[in-house]
Amino acid sequence: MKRGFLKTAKAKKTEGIGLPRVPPKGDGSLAPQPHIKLPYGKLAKTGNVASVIDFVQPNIVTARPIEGFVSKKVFGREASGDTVDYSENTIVITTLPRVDSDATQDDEPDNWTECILTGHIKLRILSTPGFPRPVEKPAGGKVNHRVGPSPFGGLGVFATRSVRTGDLIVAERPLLITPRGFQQAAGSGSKGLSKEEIIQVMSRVNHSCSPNTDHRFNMASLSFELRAVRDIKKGEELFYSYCDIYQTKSERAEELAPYGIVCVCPGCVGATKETDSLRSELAKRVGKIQVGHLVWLKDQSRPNVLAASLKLIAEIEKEGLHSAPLALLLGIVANFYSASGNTNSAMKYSDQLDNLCRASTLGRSLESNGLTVGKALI
Ligand SMILES: C[S@@+](CC[C@H](N)C(=O)[O-])C[C@H]1O[C@@H](n2cnc3c(N)ncnc32)[C@H](O)[C@@H]1O
Repeated sequence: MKRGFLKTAKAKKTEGIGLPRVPPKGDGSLAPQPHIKLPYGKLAKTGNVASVIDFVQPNIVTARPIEGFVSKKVFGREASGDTVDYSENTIVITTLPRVDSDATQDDEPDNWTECILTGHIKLRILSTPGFPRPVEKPAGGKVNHRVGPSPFGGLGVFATRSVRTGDLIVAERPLLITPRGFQQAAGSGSKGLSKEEIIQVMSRVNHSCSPNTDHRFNMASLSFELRAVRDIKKGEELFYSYCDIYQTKSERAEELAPYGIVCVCPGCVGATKETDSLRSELAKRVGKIQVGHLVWLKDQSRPNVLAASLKLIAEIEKEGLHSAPLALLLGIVANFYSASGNTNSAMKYSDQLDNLCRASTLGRSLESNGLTVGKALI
């Protein structure tokens, strides 16, 4: 893995920050990259350009003017010891988690991230409970993914084993992340990674409007985690969505145009008036079912919403929309069966809900507190 590219002549020449190109091998997979340590710089105050040194770690590089990333209005200042109380605008360039200055990837298999961040984000990271937690590994220490040529063009990421809903496929620390990258990562929904982070495997995941994975940023381990949102077979290409999938085909096309994507995923190729309305009207339909369910819970002589929920679940699964609306419906069905005394069916749907939630922020934050969504409902 290349390190120190910020200071290479090549990086200087590129617009913004980019990884040096490593040509793919004949089969399209990534060639092994030599390890280069990030050089350590001394504070250099260059005119009105941010230049900050961070003595929390000895191996902090100096901030240098980086076109497009560092505001020329920002002034850096020296900090010492465990300082984290930088002013809001101070840009710090640092390596997280702390690693020895001569560490190699053999010493630190979880790797580390060169961070360009503001003082308050650094404080937030350092005070995240458990930081720096080890990067989570897929079950059994197995490798669940490979990078290779994709029928969608360029490279893509593929499952090397069958994985179940909620399973971790890969987790990795970005090589580099910027302040905007941190902001996006912290609030990460289902949108794609941006140019604000450089990440080896996950930036090879192609887009689909019916994605089979989702990714989240785990601040405690400073890593992106890619999880299955449905069962995935060995050999299937992995996709997440770069756009809001609850829109019509033409609305999605508009959102994808800046990525240069004319989407040919099954959800776009097979789009009809019905699938367009399923996606764009889904929130309304689920909301109506939720209200009906609450009414039934209060007065069970009223019509129940089981049939409508199961029908909508089938439509959603057929269209490949494995996300929040599906989770809500699974919860409603589990809750209905539980209130009706049908424990087996309640357990079946609450298990499905828990697995889906393992791939989502809500589920994972509950999980870290020893809770699961589905079981809480029944
Ligand atoms: C994050 S990269 C994904 C990996 C990329 N295929 C590669 O070879 O590095 C995003 C780029 O991949 C291509 N891409 C991703 N999903 C696509 C899709 N569904 N259809 C066509 N091109 C796609 C687009 O060129 C897009 O800008």
